[in-house]
Amino acid sequence: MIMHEQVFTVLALSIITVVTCTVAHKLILHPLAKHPGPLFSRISGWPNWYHAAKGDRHIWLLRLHSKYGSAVRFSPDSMSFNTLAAVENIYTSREANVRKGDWYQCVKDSAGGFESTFTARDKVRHALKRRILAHAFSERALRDYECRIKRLTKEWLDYLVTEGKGSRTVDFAAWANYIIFDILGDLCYGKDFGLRYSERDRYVTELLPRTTRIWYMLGYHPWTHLLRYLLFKNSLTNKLGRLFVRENSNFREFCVAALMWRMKMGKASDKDAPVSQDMFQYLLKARDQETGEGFSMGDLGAESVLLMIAGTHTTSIAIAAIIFYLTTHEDKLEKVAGEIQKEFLSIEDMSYRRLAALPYLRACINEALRLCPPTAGHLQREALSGGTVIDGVRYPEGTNLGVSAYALQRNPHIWLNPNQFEPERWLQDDGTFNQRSQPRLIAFSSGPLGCPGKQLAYMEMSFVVAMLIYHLDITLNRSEGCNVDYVIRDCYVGQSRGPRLHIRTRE
Ligand code: HEM
Repeated sequence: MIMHEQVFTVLALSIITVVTCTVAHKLILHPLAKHPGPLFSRISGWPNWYHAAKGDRHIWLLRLHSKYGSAVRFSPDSMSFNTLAAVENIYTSREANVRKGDWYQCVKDSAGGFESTFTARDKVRHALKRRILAHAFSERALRDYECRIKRLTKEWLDYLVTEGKGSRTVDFAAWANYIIFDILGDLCYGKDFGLRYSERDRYVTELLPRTTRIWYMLGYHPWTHLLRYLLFKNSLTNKLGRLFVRENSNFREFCVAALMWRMKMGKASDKDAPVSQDMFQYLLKARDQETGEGFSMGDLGAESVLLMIAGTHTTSIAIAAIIFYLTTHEDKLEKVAGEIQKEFLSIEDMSYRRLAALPYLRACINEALRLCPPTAGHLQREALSGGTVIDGVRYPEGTNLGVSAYALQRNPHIWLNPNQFEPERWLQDDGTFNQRSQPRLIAFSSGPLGCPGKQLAYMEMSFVVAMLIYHLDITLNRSEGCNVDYVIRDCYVGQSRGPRLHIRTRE
């Protein structure tokens, strides 16, 4: 009995000593010890994981910045910044001594180890993949995409009203997803997913946020390396892993099936007319000019998943947010509708060149992206050997660094009335668009790892919003209650519902 008590005492004392030493190290000796942040977050990764799992990490980071200032230690090895200089130091500058953080490795592990442009953490490999991908976003490619976006949006509008026989109430977030998935299906693979007129494959829009949520929960887990080893690398336990990432696999299967379909169609048409200029037309043929390398089959599958994730929910959330803020601010809706109706005689008359030149439309798009950036969270970068300097302070190798677009774009030191929807802030006194304010919008990130689909996204947002407002009378269904903000759940790419809209064809 005495023996048992002794063992217990020794065990308890050992645990207390280890915990005390760990806490003391994280609070006193750790290289980030002097930086402010909540006590529990400075000693443990659990608060970060909790908010990532809950989907409100962007809101949490904004709260932390208002309490602790522009540089916050929100996890033992992680810093969040809230200044434009930090954006330049971490993302924009080509000299930034950082690479994508370990979270991106988790995304790669959960995809069977296949690497996409998005998960390539090595700078040289990333640059190589990125050069190949750039063909799909060239000016020439965008010119070709324009008339297809316009045609599909017109069809979508017709289904939107005819399914309700002229007037009805809809969850607009769902309908924004249908058109954006259909556009991406056509632009990526030349394939009609048919979500705008058929319920059959609409389930895929729900699979995507579940997939990215798994990445969030796993990649930010304090025991992420152990879990990843057990779920993906250990042959005894990886059956469990496959079960855990089942939705991830289902989404992957959808994207890979679309790619296989595209490759089959490409072969069938080789001898006859060329298939349409879709993104995979570029990716299948492209060779890097310097190395002569193209994508392998595994890489193509990973690229297919990347394009579907990066190019769908991001754009549809942005469109739903624009429509939310316009319908909750009827005077602004009237103003933008007036601008569009004055410029165009009909929907057929619309071109992107003229849409992009409408200052108020562009201001409304930017203002919604400011209040509700679709990738709202902290895009993790890791300091490389020698560390990196941010806002004049050096952070050691291995520190995770980043800026949350949501927190920065609501920072009261940068924006006047940061929580108000005020498209006018993007305009100059003479009503023209103020180009100089554009760099303060970081919804697309910036620099060598920033979004290559930005111009395409603006094209889609402009056509869908302008054609919708031109063709239909839209009002908010206030009977179901109405928020003042468009709230998204942050699971890397956001997830949202609503606004609930009442729609009818314009007289
Ligand atoms: C409003 C719409 C969009 C927003 C707000 C957005 C935002 C972003 C952001 C913030 C990143 C950087 C992610 C990171 O560092 O982790 C990114 C990357 C990326 N985006 Fe977009 N995006 C949008 C639309 C699109 C579209 C339409 C496409 C094309 C189909 C696209 C393709 C990509 C790709 C391929 C990457 C990965 C780039 C790389 O890792 O080098 N995006 N996007």
